[in-house]
Amino acid sequence: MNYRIAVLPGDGIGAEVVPQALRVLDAVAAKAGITFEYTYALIGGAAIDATGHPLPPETLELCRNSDAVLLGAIGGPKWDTLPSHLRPEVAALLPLRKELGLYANIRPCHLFPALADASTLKREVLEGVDMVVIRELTGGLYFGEKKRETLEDGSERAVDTLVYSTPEVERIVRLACETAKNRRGQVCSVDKANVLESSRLWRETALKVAEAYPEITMSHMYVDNAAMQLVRNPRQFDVLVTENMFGDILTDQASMLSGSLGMLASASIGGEVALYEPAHGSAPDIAGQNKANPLATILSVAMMLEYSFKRVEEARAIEAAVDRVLNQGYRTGDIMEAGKTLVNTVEMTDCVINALA
Ligand SMILES: NC(=O)c1ccc[n+]([C@@H]2O[C@H](COP(=O)([O-])OP(=O)(O)OC[C@H]3O[C@@H](n4cnc5c(N)ncnc54)[C@H](O)[C@@H]3O)[C@@H](O)[C@H]2O)c1
Ligand SMILES: CC(C)[C@H](C(=O)O)[C@@H](O)C(=O)O
Ligand SMILES: [Mg+2]
Repeated sequence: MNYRIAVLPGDGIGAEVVPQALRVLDAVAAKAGITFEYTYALIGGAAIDATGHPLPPETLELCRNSDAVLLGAIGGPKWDTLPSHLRPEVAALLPLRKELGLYANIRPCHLFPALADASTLKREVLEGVDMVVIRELTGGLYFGEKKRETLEDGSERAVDTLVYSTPEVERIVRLACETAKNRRGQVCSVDKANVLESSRLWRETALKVAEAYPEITMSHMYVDNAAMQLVRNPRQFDVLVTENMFGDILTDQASMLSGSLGMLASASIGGEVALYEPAHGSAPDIAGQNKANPLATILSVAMMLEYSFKRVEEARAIEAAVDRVLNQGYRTGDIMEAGKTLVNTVEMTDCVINALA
């Protein structure tokens, strides 16, 4: 079997971690008798520099014609002052997700036991954390009408609009319920229904969707409380479903439950072709230094094997290899602790490939 993968390294550490994840895929392919065909394309700041556009039409076309897409990260200070319609985040990543119909972003937040002391949070709080955040990805504040205007007194006014429709909420909450069926059967829907009209619609819709899932226990939580509960008692969460921006913020926070943002993988699904990307960004503060943790991207290709190619055994093998390497004490800087062995991006990947063998 041959799978065609569109490879979009992007900017900063994106361009460092993506080639490492491909090395892991190649190691899996050799064992499983499958081949991967990689076609590289430009996106983000790298695409602006080369072509003047952050999402060149040929990149989108390639993604549409591939079996899966692997993205590193985009953006960085060099492109931050561009007008919105040219900025990598707004003009490349959001349209890519929208055009591919990727309405659901799945971010599994799992603590590898070896990392129970790697973050600033206490082991007693972290042990056993195993949740999935399902973030709505093509609606909400990111995609509502935006405007900027100058007022009579010369001051400026900016508007972002938070819009959700019933079908958009239904499909994401349904996905959360389906996901929970194969887990502990609990869905926590996070909103701000005490204030926002869009959240009232979200909650009403979630309640209706839940009626079709008698085996699922659905709870509802305000987002401010959820942010606190994630740190106070994260084990209470099984599947957490929420709107786009709440999900963006809560997943960076939740990543610390697994030790680091550099551990958080993701799959964006819903269309014909799915997109796999670490949850982190281009990390300009460590870019170009071979320091980035490649595990979020390596775990993202494991998700690709499972979701896009139904290669569950190979996906589990990558996760087991990561577990083994962490148990052996290898750490990139972001998860480093006293007494462990500090490795760089490439060395961490070498360790994973060795552990697969
Ligand atoms: N999906 C994406 O492409 C994506 C996601 C988030 C941010 N961004 C963009 O990335 C740029 C930088 O944003 P930011 O600094 O707010 O967020 P960031 O995620 O790039 O970095 C936040 C912090 O986490 C650290 N970090 C992130 N990934 C790491 C890894 N794999 N290993 C070790 N440490 C890691 C960074 O060094 C930094 O200190 C911005 O332009 C932002 O818009 C892109
Ligand atoms: C870069 C930005 C547009 C993006 C988002 O908010 O979706 C990022 O933070 C993420 O989490 O993938
Ligand atoms: Mg984010």
